Amino acid sequence: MDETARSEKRRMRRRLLDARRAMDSGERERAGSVVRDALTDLPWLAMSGTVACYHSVGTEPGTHRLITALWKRGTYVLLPIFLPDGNLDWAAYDGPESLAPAGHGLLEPTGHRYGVGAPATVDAMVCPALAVDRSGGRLGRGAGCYDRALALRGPHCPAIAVVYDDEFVDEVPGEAHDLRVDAVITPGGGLRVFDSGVWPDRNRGD
Ligand SMILES: Nc1nc2c(c(=O)[nH]1)N(C=O)[C@@H](CNc1ccc(C(=O)N[C@@H](CCC(=O)O)C(=O)O)cc1)CN2
Ligand SMILES: Nc1ncnc2c1ncn2[C@@H]1O[C@H](COP(=O)(O)OP(=O)(O)OP(=O)(O)O)[C@@H](O)[C@H]1O
Repeated sequence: MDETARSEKRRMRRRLLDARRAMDSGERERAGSVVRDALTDLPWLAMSGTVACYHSVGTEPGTHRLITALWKRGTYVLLPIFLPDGNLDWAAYDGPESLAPAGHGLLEPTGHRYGVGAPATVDAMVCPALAVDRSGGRLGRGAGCYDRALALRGPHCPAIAVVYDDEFVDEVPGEAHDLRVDAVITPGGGLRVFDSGVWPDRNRGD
C-alpha cells in the first residue's frame, strides 16, 4: 500500500513543482505578505518566545517578511540547517548577515546550533509543503526531514504549513510516518485551523 502512496507522491510533487515554476513572482510576494499578516495578527503567537520557520527559497511561498517581522519584535526565530543524514539542525536568525548560502539554493543560519532536538523547545513551527489536504495531511519534498522535525516538537506546539491556493487539496497520499499539520495558510484563504486539538486559542483563526 505504501508503495502506491510513494509513487503517487512522486507524481504529485513533479506536477506541483512544475506549476510553481510557471508562477510569477507577484504570486510569491503576495503569499509572503499573507503569511506575515496571518501569523503576526495572532495574539498567542505575539506571546511566543520561539518560532521555528523555513527560510523560503526559489518558488516557495515567501517567509522572509514573516521572519523579519518576528525578529524585529523580539521573537526568537529558529531556521533549519539541512544535515547530510537528512535531519535538520537549528540556529537563530539574527538579521540578514546571520545567513550564508548552502546547498539547493538555500540560505542557512550560521550562528550557534541548538541540535536536532530543538523543535522540542519551540512554540510554533512554520513548515514548507508542496500540498496540504483538508485533514492536515502534508506533502513535502520527499527527504522526510520535516516529518522527523515534526515528530520532535512538543505536544502543544502547532505546525503551520504554507501553500498556494491550488495546493490546498482534498487528499494527499499518506504513509504511516506522515505527520499532519495543525493549520494551513494560503494566499487566498488566509489561515485555516484543523481540528487536531493543537491550537493555542480555539476562538481565533478558525
Ligand atoms: N526553504 C526551505 N528550507 C528547507 C527545506 C525546504 O523545503 N524549504 N527543507 C525541507 O525538506 C530542507 C532542505 N531541503 C531542500 C530540498 C530540495 C530543495 C530544492 O529542490 N530546491 C530547488 C530550488 C527551490 C525551488 O525553486 O523550489 C533546487 O535545488 O533547484 C530545497 C530544499 C531544509 N530546509
Ligand atoms: N520520523 C522519521 N524517521 C526516520 N525517517 C523518516 C521519518 N519520517 C519519514 N522518514 C523517511 O523519509 C522519507 C521521505 O518521506 P516522505 O515522502 O513522507 O517525505 P515528505 O514528508 O514529503 O518530505 P519532508 O518531510 O522532507 O518535507 C521516507 O522514506 C521515510 O521513510
